[in-house]
Amino acid sequence: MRIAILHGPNLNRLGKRNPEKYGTKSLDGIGEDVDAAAERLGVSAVHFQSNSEGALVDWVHEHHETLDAFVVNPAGLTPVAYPLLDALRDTGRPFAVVHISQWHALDGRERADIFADSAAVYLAGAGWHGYALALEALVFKATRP
Ligand SMILES: O=C1C[C@@](O)(C(=O)O)C[C@@H](O)[C@@H]1O
Repeated sequence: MRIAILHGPNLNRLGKRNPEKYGTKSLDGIGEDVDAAAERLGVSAVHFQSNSEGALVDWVHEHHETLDAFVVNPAGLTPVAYPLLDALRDTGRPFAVVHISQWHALDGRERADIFADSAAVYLAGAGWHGYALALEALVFKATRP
C-alpha cells in the first residue's frame, strides 16, 4: 500500500507553533515517525504540506492514481474546505482525518468538521503520533476486514 500524509495550513510550523497544544516535534520529525510506522507495516508513505487549499487539491489530482489511501489534517481548513473534501472523495480511496489536538473538545461552530462524515478513520487528541496511528488504522482496515 502507498499512503499519502497531507497537512494543511500552518502545520509547516509544527514544533514552534503553540507547543503546549501541538507538541515540540517538527513536521519533518513527524514524517520520520510516520515513515518508521510505515516500514514496520510494510507500506510506504508520501508526505505533502501546503498553506493553500488549491495546492492540496492539485496534489491530490496529480497523485491519487498512485495511492491507496490518505491521512489528512485539514487544520484551519477543516470547517470550510469543500473543494479539498470533493477531491478526496473523488479519488474513491479511503481517508483518515487527524487532529493533533483535542478537536472534539472545541466548542460549537469551532468544532465543525466537514470531513468527518466521509472519513474511514477519525483520530483527534493523540498528539503528533496520531498520524502514525491513523496510518496503522488504515492498513488494519485494508488488510484485516
Ligand atoms: O491548525 C490546526 C491544527 C489542528 O487541525 C490539529 O491538528 O489539532 C486543529 C485546528 O483547530 C487548527 O486550526
